[in-house]
Amino acid sequence: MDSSALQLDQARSLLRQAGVALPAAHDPPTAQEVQAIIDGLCLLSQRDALTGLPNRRAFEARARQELDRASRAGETPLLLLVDLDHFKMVNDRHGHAAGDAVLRTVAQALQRSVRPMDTVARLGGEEFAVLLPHVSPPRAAALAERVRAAVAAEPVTLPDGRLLPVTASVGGALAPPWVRTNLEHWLERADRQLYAAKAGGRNRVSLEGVAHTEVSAEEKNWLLGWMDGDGRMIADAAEAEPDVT
Ligand SMILES: Nc1nc2c(ncn2[C@@H]2O[C@H](COP(=O)(O)OP(=O)(O)OP(=O)(O)O)[C@@H](O)[C@H]2O)c(=O)[nH]1
Repeated sequence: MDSSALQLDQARSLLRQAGVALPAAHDPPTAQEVQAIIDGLCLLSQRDALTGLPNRRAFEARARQELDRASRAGETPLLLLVDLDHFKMVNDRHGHAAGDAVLRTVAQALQRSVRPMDTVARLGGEEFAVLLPHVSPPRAAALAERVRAAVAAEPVTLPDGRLLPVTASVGGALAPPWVRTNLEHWLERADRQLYAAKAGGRNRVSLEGVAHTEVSAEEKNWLLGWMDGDGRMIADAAEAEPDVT
C-alpha cells in the first residue's frame, strides 16, 4: 500500500472515531468521498476533542470576523474569558477522568447560559471563551454574571457518582466601535480582568470599565465612515444607519 492510501485510511478511521459520517469507501476513492474526507478533517481541525466546542483556532477566526463585522455595524461585542478555579486540585484529588468530566459539564453549562448566536469555545486546559456579538454595554455585567452563575450552579457528577462543586472566574472586555482594538489586544484586556477576578478571590466577574457608553450622532457617523475629514456626509447616514440599541 502506498503512503497516500495509508493516509487516506488513517483519515477515514479518524473521522469514523469522531462520529463523522462518510460515504462508502472505494479504491480509488470517489471525488465525493475525497470531498467528504476533506470537509470532515476541516471540521475536526476546528473542534476541541474533549468537549466538542470550537477550539482556539476556530475561536480566533470567529472573533476576528466578529470584530470586523461589529465595528462596521456600529455594534459592541463582549469577550469573556472563563477559567475554572483550583482545577489542578480536581485532577490531583479525583483523577484526570474526573477533571475531564468537569470540563465537559462546564462546556455544556456555558453553552446553555448564552444565546445560540453567541460562541463558546475551549481555548485550552481549563480556559474557555465566550463571545457575545451584540451587547448593550450596560447589560454586560449581568450577562457575565449569568455565565459565572451557570458554572457554579451545576455541580459535576464524578465517574464514581459523587457530586463535585465547581466555580469559575470570569474576566471580560467590550469592544465598542469607538475603541479601536485587534483580537490580541482584546484578549489581553479580558485576560487582565480574569487575573483581577482570580486575585479578588475567584468565583467572580471582573469587567473592564467602558469610558464612554454613548456617542453622539456626529461621532457615530465619523466612526462608521459617513463623514469625511471636513465633516461632509459621504453617504446618507439616515438610510445607512444600522439598528443600534
Ligand atoms: N483532566 C484534565 N485536566 C487538564 C486538561 N487540560 C489541562 N488540565 C489541567 O488543568 C490544571 C490547571 O491548573 P492551574 O493552571 O494551576 O490552574 P488552577 O488549579 O485552576 O488554579 P487557578 O486558575 O489559579 O484557580 C492542570 O492541572 C492541568 O493538568 C484536560 O484536558 N483534562
